Order: sequence, then C-alpha cells, then structure tokens
Amino acid sequence: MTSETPPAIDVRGLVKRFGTKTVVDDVSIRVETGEIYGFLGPNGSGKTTTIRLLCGLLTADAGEGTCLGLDIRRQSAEIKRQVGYMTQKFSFWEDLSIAENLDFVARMYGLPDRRRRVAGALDRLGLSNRRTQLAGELSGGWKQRLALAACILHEPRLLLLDEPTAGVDPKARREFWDEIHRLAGEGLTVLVSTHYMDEAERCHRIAYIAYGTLMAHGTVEQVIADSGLHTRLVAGEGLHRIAATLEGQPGVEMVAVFGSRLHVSGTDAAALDLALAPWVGRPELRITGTDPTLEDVFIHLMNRSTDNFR
Ligand SMILES: Nc1ncnc2c1ncn2[C@@H]1O[C@H](COP(=O)(O)OP(=O)(O)OP(=O)(O)O)[C@@H](O)[C@H]1O
Repeated sequence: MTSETPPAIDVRGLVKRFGTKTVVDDVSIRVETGEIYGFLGPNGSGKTTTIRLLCGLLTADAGEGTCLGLDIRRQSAEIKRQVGYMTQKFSFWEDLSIAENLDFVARMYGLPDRRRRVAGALDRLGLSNRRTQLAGELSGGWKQRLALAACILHEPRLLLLDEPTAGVDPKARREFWDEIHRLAGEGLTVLVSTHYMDEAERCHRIAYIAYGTLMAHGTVEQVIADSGLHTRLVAGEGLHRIAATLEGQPGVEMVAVFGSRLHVSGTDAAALDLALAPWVGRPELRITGTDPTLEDVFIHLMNRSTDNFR
C-alpha cells in the first residue's frame, strides 16, 4: 500500500435513484490498493447499492470514477471479471461437498485450469482438510468461508463483501477476519460492509453512510475524533434513575447504560458537564471523562442523519 500505487476504488459524486427515492446521494470513496475498507451504516442506508455501483452491477444516475483503474460506467464487464463479490444471500448445493461446490462454480464461470484454482482456493482458506465434507453439514462460519473461497476462485484483485459474517458467532467471525487480513496481506483490496463494531475496528479505514449520504470516513481514531463527541462515564449505584433524569436535558444527546457504567455523550462539553453537575461529588458515584466508543459515534451520526432526514 504505497502512495504511488493507484487506488483500487476512486469514485466521486455517485448518485442512484430508485423511482423518486435517492438511495445513494453524492457519495465519493477512495480505497487504496491492499487496504481493508469497512462500510458501515444503518439498514437501508445504501451500502449494497453503492457496492453494486462500484462493480458495475448497477449504473449510477450521476457521478464517475474508476474501480481497479477501470471506468465504472464504460468498463463494467471488465471490472466484474476482476472483482469477487460476496452477496448477503449466497447459496450452495447442500448435497455437494466443499470441493464439488467450488468445482461447480468454476465450471459455471468457465474458468480455465479448474483443478489448480479449486485446490488454491481450498488451501488459501484452510478448507483442504474438509474438502469432502458436504456443504449442507457445515456450521455458519465454515459456510462463510466456503462462500469466500468461491469468490476468490477467479483470482480477483478486489473483494466486495456484503455483510459476510451476519449471524456468525464471534470466534468464527474472528477467524473469517483473520482470513480477510491474510488475503489483504497477499495484495487483495477488500471493501466490506458490516454492522459489527469489532469488525470496523479491524479495518484500515472505514466509511459511515446514512440515508445515502457519506457522513464520516477515515481511520477509526479519525472518525471518533472528527465526530466532535464528548463522553462521560458514570459508575456506581442507581444508574437507571440517573439515565432517566439525564435523558433529553440540554447538552445530553445520548445516554446508554452498560452494566454498571453509564455513557453520557454530547457535542457541547460545557453543556454536558452542566447536565451532570448535580451528580458530581456524590460518594456513591464516580464520573470521569472517556473517549467515545465507535458505537457512540455511529449512534450519534445516525441520530443526526435522522434529524436531517425529517
Ligand atoms: N432495486 C431496488 N428498487 C427499489 N428500491 C431499492 C432497490 N434496491 C434497494 N432499494 C432501496 O434502497 C435503499 C438502500 O438499500 P441498500 O440495500 O443499498 O441498503 P443497505 O445499506 O445495504 O441495507 P442493509 O444494511 O439492510 O443491507 C433501501 O431503502 C432499499 O429498499
């Protein structure tokens, strides 16, 4: 990943409308080659649609740019050949083994040198020992891995993964992400949509989209810093009562209880501290400043976008 390498994705001002509804609104994204780029946002915010615009499955109503150095409007057929796209709802032939499924996919796409490609994909994703296992017998995590193997069979340069780990347990998700990092280490660029905060934290950079608008992007640390959000941590007794009192007060934008801690956040630090002042100095409570979490920031951005949308 050097600055001389051309970006894997470089698009500007993308717009997509379905009927009268604008679902992608002036979105610009630049993803460097070899980078793992996380794409986050509430349900229906336009992530899948943006991914489809990038790989030429949909045509933008406005905007321009390149994917793998190819024009997203004029060279979509060539882009598709070089991109591996894992959709939200992938499916297998349950009564075929892992290797047979991959061989079937390779045949379907008319890939030359099938044996080598299938063996390579099995090897890269640690599936070789399970090659004869029926796809229908695999747990969720191994199914995702098989889907990923199917995506890399044609040796793409860019992976577009649309919520690849939805509903998968934490250990399997972690292992799936280890694989993503291994693939990125081999030079693949990965754009991955997710709703999981821990996954966002494993990306080199992230973007947050809401109602079709890109609201934040950068490293996790940048996105947190750029949010302008301040958070105070309240620990101690009676947090639910305190939360109920703080809710809706000037300066308090968000209140959330996490077990024995309360996160209170707002963009105006002075107003936030004023709202908390009645509880400061109480022996049963401890109030400290803390960095907002990525989740705090996303909920803040989501609230802000809802306000704009009304
Ligand atoms: N082909 C289509 N025709 C009409 N509306 C569509 C079409 N595809 C998507 N939409 C709408 O566009 C909006 C954005 O959908 P999209 O699937 O891109 O969101 P998303 O961020 O991927 O959501 P999720 O996190 O739930 O997967 C939604 O309101 C959806 O209903």
